[in-house]
Amino acid sequence: MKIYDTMSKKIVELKLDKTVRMYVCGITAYDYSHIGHGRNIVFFDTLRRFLEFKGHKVIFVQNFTDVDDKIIRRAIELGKTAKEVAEFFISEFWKDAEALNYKKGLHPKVTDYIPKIIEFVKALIEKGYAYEVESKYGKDVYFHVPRFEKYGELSGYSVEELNRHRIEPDERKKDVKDFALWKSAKEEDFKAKSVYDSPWGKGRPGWHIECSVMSSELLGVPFDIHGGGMDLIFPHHENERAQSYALFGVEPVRYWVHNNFVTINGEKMSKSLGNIVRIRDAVNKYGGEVLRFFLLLAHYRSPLDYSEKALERAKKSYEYLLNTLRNLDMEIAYLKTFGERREGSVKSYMNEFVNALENDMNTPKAIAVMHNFAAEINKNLFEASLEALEKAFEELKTMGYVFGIFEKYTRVPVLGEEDVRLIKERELARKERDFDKADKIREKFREKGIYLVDTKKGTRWFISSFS
Ligand SMILES: Nc1ncnc2c1ncn2[C@@H]1O[C@H](COP(=O)(O)OP(=O)(O)OP(=O)(O)O)[C@@H](O)[C@H]1O
Ligand SMILES: [Zn+2]
Repeated sequence: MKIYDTMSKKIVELKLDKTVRMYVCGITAYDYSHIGHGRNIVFFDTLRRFLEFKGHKVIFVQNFTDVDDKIIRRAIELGKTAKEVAEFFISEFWKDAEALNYKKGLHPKVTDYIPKIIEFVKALIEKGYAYEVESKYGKDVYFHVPRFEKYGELSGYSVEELNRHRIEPDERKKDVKDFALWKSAKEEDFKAKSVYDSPWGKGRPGWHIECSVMSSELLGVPFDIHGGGMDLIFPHHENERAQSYALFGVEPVRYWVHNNFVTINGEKMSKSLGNIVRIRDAVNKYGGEVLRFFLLLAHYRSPLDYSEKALERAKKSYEYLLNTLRNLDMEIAYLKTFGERREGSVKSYMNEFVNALENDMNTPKAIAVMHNFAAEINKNLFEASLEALEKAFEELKTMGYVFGIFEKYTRVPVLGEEDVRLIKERELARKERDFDKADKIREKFREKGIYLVDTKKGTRWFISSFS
């Protein structure tokens, strides 16, 4: 399988063992998640599902950042502690993630890793990669960027460009590029109870160090895939790589994978721009699976523009596939119930589907393949053999599994003798234009949650819990 690796800046062949170790940067828990976050979790969840489909065992880690300036600010606004704010938004995150059929993995929080973070920072000081500076309530610790020669390789920035990115201007730093590993406590941190004891006095970890610590603790170094939104390439991932490389002396990540943004009228959807649509609002309006399907309609490295129109289109496309799955299932149940034999076949599209995803996770192409497959199924529905239909059902369901859709689908039941008798009786009644009787029989089925459908090839049925 091939994927675009941000470090080598080209599409590369993924070389993976049976077990794949994967880390994706998660949300900072200070607000409800928006559709941009949704794209991030849906894309990496789909990559994980595809690897599992290919037979890998995936150890999937996505963290929660629960120590951060933005959380502290929010906590003070609300008169709460940072922990209370983070816990609230993490539990809200799970509601959204579940609606999007996001598979759980390991989900560490920074606050559970403070002692490990302290150890990591101490080791970087001992190795000469980091230094302490005095501050009001203790000491700050900075990573000294010029000490790490490979800095800039991930983002591809030159030293001049890096020097222009003065992310944390501070005259106590030895170099403008140096970034904080440990921040001594400030008034607000005390207020929000976001302070921890350390060899440098009371303080809290910087943002980048947390991911180096949680990924190496849970996956070891090096691990296979590191994901995140493309806004994280610099400085977050550049710094994370520097920290881990400095400590472990090896390239810590084999493949760096970054998703592009959800945009709205061409602009990044983000809280700071005030143009967000919350996941739950779109879920309430269109359903979780439709939103998930929409998020996979564009290639992950291209922007995806959100609009109501685009969501409506996604809904139609999704429903066509779902209806096809149901048509297949109804026909299978019919053939099994009535024992009818046929010889026809249905062409397989599985190889084309897999090829599309093996080629840098080309989800729009894979969706086009699913549509061609659906057309083939619908064309052959009344001629294909039971075996052919069952195989097609399995294939379409498997494609759905990789995309994280059709998860709540319930199979159409095979009916017993008494039901068969009633269906035949109703067909006869219809022929004799005794619609009253036909309707009564239909009603009997409906009471059991079975909905009869009259097709040109006779009666079929589905169940009410169909979704
Ligand atoms: N509009 C977007 N489209 C795609 N991915 C996004 C978008 N916004 C954020 N992400 C990704 O979601 C993940 C979690 O982001 P994080 O919680 O840091 O967001 P944030 O920076 O607080 O959000 P915002 O940009 O709205 O302020 C990151 O990997 C980030 O790159
Ligand atoms: Zn991270």
